[in-house]
Amino acid sequence: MKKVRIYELAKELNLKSARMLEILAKLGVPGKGVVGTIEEETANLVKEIVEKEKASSSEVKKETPKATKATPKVVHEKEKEKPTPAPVEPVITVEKPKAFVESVTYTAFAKQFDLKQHELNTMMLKNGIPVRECGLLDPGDADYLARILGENYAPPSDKFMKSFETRPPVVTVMGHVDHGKTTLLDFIRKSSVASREKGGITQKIGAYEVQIKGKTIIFIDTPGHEAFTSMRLKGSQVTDVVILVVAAEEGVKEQTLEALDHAKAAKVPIIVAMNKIDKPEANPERVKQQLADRGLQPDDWGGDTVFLPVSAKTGKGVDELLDMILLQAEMAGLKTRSSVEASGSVIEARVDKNIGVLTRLLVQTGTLHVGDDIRVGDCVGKIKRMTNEAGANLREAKALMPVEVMGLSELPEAGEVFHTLEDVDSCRMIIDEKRQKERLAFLAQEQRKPLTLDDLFNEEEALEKRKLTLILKADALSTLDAVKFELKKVKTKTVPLEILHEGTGGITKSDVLLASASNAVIVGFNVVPLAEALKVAATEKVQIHTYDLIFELGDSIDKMIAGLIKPVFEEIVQGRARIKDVFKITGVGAIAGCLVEDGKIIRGAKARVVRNAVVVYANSSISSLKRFKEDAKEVLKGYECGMGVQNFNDFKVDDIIETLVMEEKKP
Ligand SMILES: Nc1nc2c(ncn2[C@@H]2O[C@H](COP(=O)(O)OP(=O)(O)OP(=O)(O)O)[C@@H](O)[C@H]2O)c(=O)[nH]1
Repeated sequence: MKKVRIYELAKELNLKSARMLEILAKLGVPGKGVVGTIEEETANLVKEIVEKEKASSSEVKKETPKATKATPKVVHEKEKEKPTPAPVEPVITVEKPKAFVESVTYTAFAKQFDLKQHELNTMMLKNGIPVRECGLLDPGDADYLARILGENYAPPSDKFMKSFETRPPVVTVMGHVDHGKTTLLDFIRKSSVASREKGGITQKIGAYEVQIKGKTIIFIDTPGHEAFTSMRLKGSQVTDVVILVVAAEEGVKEQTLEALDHAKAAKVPIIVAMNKIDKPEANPERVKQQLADRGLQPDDWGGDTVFLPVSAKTGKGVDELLDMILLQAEMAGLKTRSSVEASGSVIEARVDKNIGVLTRLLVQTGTLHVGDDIRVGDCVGKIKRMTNEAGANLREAKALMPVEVMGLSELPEAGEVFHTLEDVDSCRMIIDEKRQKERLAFLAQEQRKPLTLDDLFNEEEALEKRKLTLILKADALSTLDAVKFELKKVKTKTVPLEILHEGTGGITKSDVLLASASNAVIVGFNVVPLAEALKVAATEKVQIHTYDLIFELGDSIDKMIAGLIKPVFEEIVQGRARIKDVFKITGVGAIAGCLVEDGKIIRGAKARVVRNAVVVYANSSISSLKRFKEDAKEVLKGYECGMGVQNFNDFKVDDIIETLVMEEKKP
């Protein structure tokens, strides 16, 4: 059946995107973005509804007061019980909207609507609601946010709505290495009227404005999905649209899929730019197929995602790409307010030897002035100087301007939220108190506990509300398939399983960041975490479970979900040694000359061999251990040793030998 693009239909019917989506939701087609398509039949239904609405509104205007009889009768909840005669006129049941009667704290609001703090920050800042010093939402702002969440709360007044203005979209470009992100950003920047007028960009400030056909787009110049998710994790995610660049001649690669999963996890709409279309071997249809296989359906195939062929080199298709970004922004009805308190997000920060800390901010609500006191995380400062992307001094910056400010004494992190301060002294006191509390909490070992497998299986409430979100990593695609097959067999009536991301290779920092931002558990199969990933996992308290045997994985998740067993023991890496040299000894086999990089190696310990974060030999043990020529019982970090691994001779320089112990888990 013929498909109709939603935005084209909205344009044809002169409908606002929100209204269009409302009608679709009522027709039982919820969750569609405006760039998606619908069946022709549904489109005809929408047309009928809109025509009827138009007709009835013009009739109402014409009608005399007597004629109001024909207006649908509104029955409030309380009256519903009363027996009513058969209706002769349409009856609509309307539940009275709820309303906040007084201000509500961010924490209480987040709890009420089951949001995490970073989700609330993102939502507020993207919708023109300032993050404020007092940590309170005005009743009107709270009603407004609740309505955005789809709840039946009081509609905003005309006066409230008049304080909003249209804001530009914020775009992040992501994709596999060398697929053309930088070239695309450079092309767009060069073709921008704003840049030409300013005589070129003199500095990169992490985000920049581009003027296209009299409209503005903000591009975030810190591509990379790690940076993207890290922002989200720290406090707020500013991106409205992700451009996923895929080189059309090479097709989808590992980092394309990573970027895709990071964007999906953040629930940010994606436009696919199929780049390098000027190359004769470019095959855009294959890109569509590859991404469709991962759940990103092209709109011309009936899906929700726009795929555009472009060449960042020749500029072909770039105009269409920019048009599509603007169209999406228009349909999403992006808004902010410059009349409220200034707040926004840190894009990045650096230290200049002579000037001190330079912080790149995106003002998302209100107007920021030189001289304003601001708080970013636990850092307070006065804005001494503010510049735009061309290095020009500014006195003030309205939402949504990217600026660089001078005046903070500590280096904030990307994604941290900033807001202006009325009372610097009491804010400093609050921060001191908070730090003191944190210190005490740390001493009492009562730090925030992340969601662990145990939490999931032990807490009844968690069982009811949560799903088990997994990131799967394996040594090969075939293993990954086997793991997924095993997981499918797991009956998950109480805790549904969701695979947020899957891939081959070792567990990386990017996997850990994604897991942390999405409360996911990482499951590695025949792979181990890279050292950097382990560090982040420790600070972010992300659970990583590695398995060697497929049945172990299925079995443990299965039983844990069923609540039959609780894991009592877990495998802990006790020592890690890097192979520096390999010696072949006749009659003995291969001996690995190693440096112990972490922990200690004990003779007889359970061991595995890891190459580029992939387990190449598992379930073995340390068969011999020597310091110089002497047998040793154990060798500590920083010392060299020679060792043998039971039934394994194929050592390579730079392999890692890990020894493992089973440790009892504390309840
Ligand atoms: N023929 C052709 N070459 C392109 C196109 N876009 C980028 N390239 C080339 O592809 C190579 C990689 O482009 P980059 O823009 O550096 O890719 P990137 O994705 O930013 O790479 P990283 O920053 O390393 O992740 C460069 O040699 C570009 O000149 C294109 O549309 N057509």
